[in-house]
Amino acid sequence: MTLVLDGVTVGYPGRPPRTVLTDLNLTAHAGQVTALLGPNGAGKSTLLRSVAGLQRVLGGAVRLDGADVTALPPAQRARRIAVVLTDRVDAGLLTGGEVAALGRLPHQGFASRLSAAEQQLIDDSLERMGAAHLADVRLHQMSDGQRQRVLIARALVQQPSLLVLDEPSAFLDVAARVELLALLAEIADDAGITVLLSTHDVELVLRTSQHVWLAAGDGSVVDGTPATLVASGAIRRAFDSPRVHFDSAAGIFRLE
Ligand SMILES: Nc1ncnc2c1ncn2[C@@H]1O[C@H](COP(=O)(O)OP(=O)(O)OP(=O)(O)O)[C@@H](O)[C@H]1O
Repeated sequence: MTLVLDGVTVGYPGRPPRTVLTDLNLTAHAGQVTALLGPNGAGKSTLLRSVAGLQRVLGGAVRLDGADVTALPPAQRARRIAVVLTDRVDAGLLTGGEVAALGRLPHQGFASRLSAAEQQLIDDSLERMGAAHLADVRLHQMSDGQRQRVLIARALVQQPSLLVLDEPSAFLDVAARVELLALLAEIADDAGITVLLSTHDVELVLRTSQHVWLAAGDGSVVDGTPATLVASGAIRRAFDSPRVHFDSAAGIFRLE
């Protein structure tokens, strides 16, 4: 399903409200990964939480195939949108398999038993995330990276139309980061879902992603392909610091 932001302003209510990103008009397409980049504090997490319906937008509308996400009843929203946040999860005593199974909850309610097809989906999702061996391991006994794989498996078990991930590669080693981006692109393509993720892996995204939203650090978000954002100087303007410069020709950051 296509995700459309129509004049969206995000931030925090209060007196006065704290506006973080203003009047965003953006699209993320089904079957693709859209990578949200931006420096620290640019508003990536705020935007992802708002898109997922976890916090109210201050203005405008977030639409998933035309339906206003913020107006969806929570149960319907949970069936359509899966969210993987970096926050610590309080599910320490559950095993990897049990956590992944939680992805079926929006579809069935607590009382139902898992069907054979659902159990297969859970096993397949853990396998796909390289976490099959964690099915019987309790969450609190896992490393951060292992826990992250299980949480993404849970999101896949949910079979969402929109998958939102806040820094999914934060705890992963370098090979696993590259693999994760490729895997998410494959999943988006296979299942026709819209994947929106934030990451600080700028160079990796610029080499591998099709579509980028760039939170520029000034309250705006520009979108485009890596090539257009590099050519326009938007990447350099967003990330350059007095000592670090983005080398557009090489596609890497250099320390001066
Ligand atoms: N609960 C809150 N109330 C008020 N302001 C907040 C709240 N949470 C975050 N902010 C502010 O919103 C702005 C954007 O924060 P956000 O966490 O969305 O940025 P980010 O791009 O995800 O940053 P990072 O890359 O460091 O994770 C920051 O100025 C932050 O201080």
